Amino acid sequence: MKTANYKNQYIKLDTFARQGWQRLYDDGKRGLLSCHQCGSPVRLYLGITEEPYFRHHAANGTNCSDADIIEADTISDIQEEGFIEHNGFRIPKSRTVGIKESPLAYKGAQSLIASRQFTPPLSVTPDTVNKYIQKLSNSGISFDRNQEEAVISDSGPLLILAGAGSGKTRVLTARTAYMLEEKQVSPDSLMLVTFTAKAAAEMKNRLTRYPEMDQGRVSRIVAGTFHSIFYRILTFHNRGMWSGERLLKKDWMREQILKEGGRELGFDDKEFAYDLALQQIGLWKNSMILPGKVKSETPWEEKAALLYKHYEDSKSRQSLFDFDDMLLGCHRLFTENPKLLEQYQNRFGHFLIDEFQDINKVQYELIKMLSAKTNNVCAVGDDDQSIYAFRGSDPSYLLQFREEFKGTKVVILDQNYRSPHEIVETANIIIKDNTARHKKEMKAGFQLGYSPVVFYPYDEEEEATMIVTDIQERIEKGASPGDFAILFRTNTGGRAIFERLASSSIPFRLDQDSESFYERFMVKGMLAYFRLSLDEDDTEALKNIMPSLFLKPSVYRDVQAESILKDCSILAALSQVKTGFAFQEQKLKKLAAVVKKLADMSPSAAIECVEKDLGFQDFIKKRGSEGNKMDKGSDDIRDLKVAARNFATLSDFLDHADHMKKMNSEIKKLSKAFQEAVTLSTIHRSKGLEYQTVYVIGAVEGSLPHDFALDSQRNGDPAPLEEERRLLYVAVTRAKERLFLSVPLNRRGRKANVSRFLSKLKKATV
Ligand SMILES: Nc1ncnc2c1ncn2[C@@H]1O[C@H](COP(=O)(O)OP(=O)(O)OP(=O)(O)O)[C@@H](O)[C@H]1O
Repeated sequence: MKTANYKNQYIKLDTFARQGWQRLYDDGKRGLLSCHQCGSPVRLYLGITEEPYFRHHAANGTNCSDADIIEADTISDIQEEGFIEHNGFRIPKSRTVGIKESPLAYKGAQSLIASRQFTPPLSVTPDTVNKYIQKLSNSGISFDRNQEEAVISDSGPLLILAGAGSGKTRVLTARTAYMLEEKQVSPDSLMLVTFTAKAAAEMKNRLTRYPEMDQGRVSRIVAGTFHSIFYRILTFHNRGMWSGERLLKKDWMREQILKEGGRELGFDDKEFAYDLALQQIGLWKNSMILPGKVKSETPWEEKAALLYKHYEDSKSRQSLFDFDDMLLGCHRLFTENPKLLEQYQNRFGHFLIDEFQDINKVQYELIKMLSAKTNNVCAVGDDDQSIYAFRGSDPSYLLQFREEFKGTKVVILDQNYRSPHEIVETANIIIKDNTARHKKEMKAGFQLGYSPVVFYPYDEEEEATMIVTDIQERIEKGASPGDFAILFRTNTGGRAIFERLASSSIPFRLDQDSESFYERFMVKGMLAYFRLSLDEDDTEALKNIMPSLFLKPSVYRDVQAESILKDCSILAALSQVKTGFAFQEQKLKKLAAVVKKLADMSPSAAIECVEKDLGFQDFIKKRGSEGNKMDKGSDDIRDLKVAARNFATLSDFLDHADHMKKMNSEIKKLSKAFQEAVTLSTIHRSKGLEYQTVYVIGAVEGSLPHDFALDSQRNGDPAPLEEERRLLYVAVTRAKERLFLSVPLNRRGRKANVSRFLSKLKKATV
């Protein structure tokens, strides 16, 4: 049905302005749409698999001849008895709630004593090898020819170039088992390095299920992340200096030191992107660029470099350390103590390293040092999945492995066991255009007949609605929430989808470090004007508008004092406060009247007004892109405008913003407990994981590839653009069955262009 009554008017969907569809959808949920035939309520369907149309709700029991019925609008409608309420959320009853957190591993320091001497592996006959492979096969662990070669290859440098879904984990685990079982390698001499602690635990767990493998032997393998392994070495040699109490565990602890430095150096607390400075410092440290050796390329980097120096000095004064220091500290320990290094070289005879494409300089140097005597390094990686350059990861270590480790044997795993042909082909086409890579083409082992779908929502809001509708439909047909992942380029890219999911009853989980969009600096600053217009005594709002008025922090106290002395509101006092600058005082005098006017405007009009009449545009121009190349403040205001369109009054919009802030922290708390939930994640965080159905949102220029990569390319550096392509490749290869790529026609209120990465895909669109 393509027609309906809307606010007492007859409307046709085909002629109704497209940008208003999301509004129709929301108003339908509020009961403002009705059937033009029978008068009962209808709603707008906005999904992926069918064209939009108006449909009746089953609860209305309509006999209307024009009826398309919504059988169940939410999963809770059909599975009511299967859920329990928890803090306002529905969690499926059968799921257990509980998490095991793995503490930083320094307990077992003794197990890393350097002095143990490793014994060379036994040589084995082809017959023994065949028997072993057969034994594994009998236990249900089978291999293709290349995988088998990777498992049984002799000692010496081995490079396993493994495509996505090609069974890296299976091969690494089996190779470890083979070395222990058949080659009689001592578990103490094996170092198995994984990207996450979870991956190491999973591999050890799988090992225990191998024939004749006992728990005791498996637990003696030195397995973990680079950080956990090298930290154990450090604590063994100097427990006092590296005691856990001295570790700056949390970002906020490190940021606090940076902010102290910032204050000493005269940076503004609110405006400098300390989180990014922290990231930048990490990159320098992982690349072994010490303070004083930084070559800054931008004024922002200059500031970050000053902070870096201050940060390092402050840490050593207080005898504190951070995670990056664990690796640098170990490197220093070995460099300064060649004898100790030699003991460790004698101790570790074999290195197995997963995700080698994301290794950074200090990690690489450590492995080179430790393996110098034997060269027994087995590196497993996929250069097409290297996505951590911003942290100092460098795929060239993988690409140059053969030159660095003489006599390297290379095995290529190109059979994808995870995804059907349709998805594997899509991934191949996408990644082919990268130039800095080992040429390889993945092959799929099966076909499902579902082509990846490219769909074209009007904007971010409609994109979110269509995806959530699609998930609801699939859950109604028997899928489980855990089957789905919605992936986006940067944290702010998930705003609309978060909001739509938060107002549905679908359980979903969120990255722990994703802050609420409404907590972002520029957004908070803009909303503070709205708050002040509704409550002229809102001191928190006063604090938050001060940066955009370029007022010094001390003015805050002056305004409060003025308000008490003159017995007037904070807003009135702000208008009269003396700042010592005639131009600024003039501006403030006009401010109160404009702020008062905002209260009667729609949120969209109010944003325009603050931008134009209160100088917020100047603020955005000056500070909107400061320091933050991924999520710019200026873009945040564009996103805010898109969100604002859904609300008629400031108070509704502010209520929504406050509600979303609460939901963000609530969902993060619950995320750990949910066993079965839709995953909402950045692409980075999805690495190594797999889902039945994957939605990649914002496949448009500026988002994926990100603007900063496009800028770099214009300035002659194509490397970031290649990393963006790898990001899409990682996202696409997470899908086990179905893949949806969303290309919104508009993004941030402007016309958007389809991502260049999709240009060679055959069109399968809706
Ligand atoms: N020889 C095989 N036969 C059948 N299934 C296999 C085989 N090898 C691997 N698999 C299965 O393929 C899937 C992908 O394997 P795995 O997760 O180890 O891939 P990966 O290379 O680590 O992927 P990615 O790098 O994309 O995260 C798993 O479900 C695994 O059990």
